[in-house]
Amino acid sequence: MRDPDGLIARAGVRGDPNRDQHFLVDDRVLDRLPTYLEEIDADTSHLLEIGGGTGALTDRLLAMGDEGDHVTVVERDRDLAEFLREEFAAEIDAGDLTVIEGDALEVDLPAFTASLSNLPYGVSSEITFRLLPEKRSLVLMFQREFAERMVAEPGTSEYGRLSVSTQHYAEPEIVETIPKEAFSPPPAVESAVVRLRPRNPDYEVDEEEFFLRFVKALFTQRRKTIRNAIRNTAHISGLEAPEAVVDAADEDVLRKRADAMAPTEFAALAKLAVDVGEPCED
Ligand SMILES: C[S@@+](CC[C@H](N)C(=O)[O-])C[C@H]1O[C@@H](n2cnc3c(N)ncnc32)[C@H](O)[C@@H]1O
Repeated sequence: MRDPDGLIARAGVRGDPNRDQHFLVDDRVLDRLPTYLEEIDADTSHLLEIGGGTGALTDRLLAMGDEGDHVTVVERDRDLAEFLREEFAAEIDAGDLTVIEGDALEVDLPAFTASLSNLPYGVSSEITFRLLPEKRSLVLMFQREFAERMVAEPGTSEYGRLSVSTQHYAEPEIVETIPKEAFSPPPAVESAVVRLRPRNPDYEVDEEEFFLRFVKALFTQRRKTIRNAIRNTAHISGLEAPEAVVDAADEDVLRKRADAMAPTEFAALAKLAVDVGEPCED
């Protein structure tokens, strides 16, 4: 395996925290990351890495592959993308690796089967919600506090819109927390690795876009009852007839607060809102 410090030296760069550049330099962490996909027998025939940096993780991903498998890495920084193309020239020539230079929020993503990435934290939420609808196994690194909100259960202070929308697409679990010293330069806060296994929710949501917008709206008033939150947030949820939803919903639900509502309860309420609340198109 390539030595992470050697890669940084060859690239001749220092990670720039203002550009979300914190390179993994702890070999033990780098060695463990692929095992989180292997443990669940994920399909690793086309691995996607967002934010390749100097390639320490890219190298591990290439080592996971069998004959014919492929790795695609997306890197926004022009110098780092150039370095990756030079460092991994043999793998690119052999057809095992593609380097896409560009912003992971904008480039066309390939038909990947799983992703393992140490995400740029400034855009980790946007990238995650680009990947989740693809319903693939994901092992992603986040700021620890963000990871804890993703996996939070109803009734806890961390539970919120992020928990419901994440758990709508996947079963998330924190598989490891990582100290700052594992990175160069060290980030300001601790990190956590989250494994996300795609799931079909045990509830039905006919209109996914409305569901996510409705959840977002209700959590803007997390200290209010659902009754008042439905009434006060029609400008966000887009409900033309919020009062009809209040009239049709169960009193038990209306008395709750958003942070006590399980995803299933949100889904049932969203379905009712679609049926009677006249949600507008966008
Ligand atoms: C936290 S570093 C991880 C680097 C490397 N994978 C590692 O673990 O050492 C994140 C990388 O994402 C890149 N990056 C930042 N914003 C990006 C974006 N919007 N799209 C693609 N890459 C981005 C940074 O240049 C940096 O190399």
